Amino acid sequence: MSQVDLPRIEAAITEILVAVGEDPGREGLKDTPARVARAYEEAFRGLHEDPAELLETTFDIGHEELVLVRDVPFYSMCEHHLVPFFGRAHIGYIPAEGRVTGLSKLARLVEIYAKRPQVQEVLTTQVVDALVEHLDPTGAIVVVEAEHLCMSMRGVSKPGAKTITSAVRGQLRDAATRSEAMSLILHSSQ
Ligand SMILES: Nc1nc2c(ncn2[C@@H]2O[C@H](COP(=O)(O)OP(=O)(O)OP(=O)(O)O)[C@@H](O)[C@H]2O)c(=O)[nH]1
Ligand SMILES: [Zn+2]
Repeated sequence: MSQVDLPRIEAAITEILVAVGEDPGREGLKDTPARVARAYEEAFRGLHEDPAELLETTFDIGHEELVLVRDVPFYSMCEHHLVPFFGRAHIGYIPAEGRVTGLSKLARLVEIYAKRPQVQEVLTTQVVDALVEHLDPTGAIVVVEAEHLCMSMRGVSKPGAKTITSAVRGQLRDAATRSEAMSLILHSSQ
C-alpha cells in the first residue's frame, strides 16, 4: 500500500483547478488530479526512505583515499513554491579504515533527500551528514549545483542562474584535501 494519501492529493488538485478558474470536469483535465497524485508520490518518495538502511552494507577494500562521484543528476522540489529545482550533485568521502560503500549508494543517497520538499542548502548538508553518520568517514564533501524554476519561470525570472552550495566535514576541511576534491569537481563543470 502507498504511504502517500493519493485520494487526498486528488481532492486538493481538483480544488486548485477550480480555484484558478478551470473546469476540472473537462476532457483534458479529468484524469489530471489522479496523475498529479501519482507524480507527487514519486516526487516525495524520499520521505519514506531510510538512509541508514541504504548505507548499511559496506565492504573493506583497504582504500583510504578520496572517493568522489561527480555529476549525479537530481530533481527536487523547492519547499517554498513546490516547483522543481534540479541540477547535479558531487559526493566525495575518504573511507575510514578502508571501508567503502557501493558507488550507486552515493547517488541513491542524493535521491532520498532530493525527493522531498526541500531547500538546496538543507539537501547539501543532509547528504554530507548522512555520510558522516552512517559511514563514519575520515572526511566528506558534497557540492550541489542547481537551477531553481521558482527563480526562472516566475518571480525574479532569471533563467540560467545557478546556485552552488557545498558542505565539508572532517579531513576534507583541510585546505589541501579540500582543494584536491574541489578541483576534481570543478573539472567536471567545464
Ligand atoms: N536559500 C534558499 N532560498 C530558496 C531556495 N529555493 C527557493 N528559495 C527562495 O525562497 C524565497 C522565498 O521568498 P518569499 O519572499 O517568501 O517568496 P516570494 O514572494 O515567492 O519570493 P520571490 O521568489 O522573490 O518572488 C525566494 O527568495 C526564493 O528564491 C533554496 O533552495 N534555498
Ligand atoms: Zn522556490
